[in-house]
Amino acid sequence: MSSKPLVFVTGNANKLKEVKAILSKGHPIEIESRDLDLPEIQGTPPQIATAKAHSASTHLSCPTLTEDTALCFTALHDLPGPYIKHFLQALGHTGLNTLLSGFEDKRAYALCTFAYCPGPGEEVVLFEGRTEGRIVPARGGGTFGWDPIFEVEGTGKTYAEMDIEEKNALSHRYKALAKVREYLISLDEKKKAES
Ligand SMILES: O=P(O)(O)OP(=O)(O)OP(=O)(O)OC[C@H]1O[C@@H](n2cnc3c(O)ncnc32)[C@H](O)[C@@H]1O
Ligand SMILES: [Mg+2]
Repeated sequence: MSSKPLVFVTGNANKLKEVKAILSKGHPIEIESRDLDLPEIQGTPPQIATAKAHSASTHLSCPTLTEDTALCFTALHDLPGPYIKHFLQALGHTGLNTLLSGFEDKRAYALCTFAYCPGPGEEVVLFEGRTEGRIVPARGGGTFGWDPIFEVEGTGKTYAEMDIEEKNALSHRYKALAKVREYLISLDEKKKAES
């Protein structure tokens, strides 16, 4: 691992909780966290994630990990996508369902993009995880974002109806973090071999 600690930068406490829980299992990965409200550009999920990671590393002058989550509706050609936060704030769970009321196709997927930036101005590496599902009227008692309206394919349950272990074993975030973990382990091994 780099001599400077890796800092996960997010303003979202629920994301941080899930990331910590997922990384606590298996090969230990040490990260610190910082609650910073970073600017988010408009663009595709990879463009948004890359810009956010650069901004985080420039702010903190250290290796950073940032994460962007998109919720993509098939009938709407993947919108709201990376703008889901604003759609959720403006429309709520009911309004997000209403967006699809004119369509039979309720399919959606959750996309997580982690971005690793080794330091200010350095090249960013992206890791994606995707979980398929569909948009349903809210079910389950969760308090995290759109969890109650996203029913995961093949489970019959929304994220909000799952306990945290169950969500963290199949979520978009879990799948992306598995790739992050693999990358950080290989980086660590490379550094050890070089020293
Ligand atoms: O500081 P950052 O990490 O950007 O935190 P954020 O809350 O702004 O997060 P995003 O920009 O990635 O926006 C994603 C939106 O989707 C929500 N969200 C992210 N992951 C989720 C999950 O696993 N389940 C439900 N809602 C989620 C989150 O609360 C936001 O409203
Ligand atoms: Mg954000």
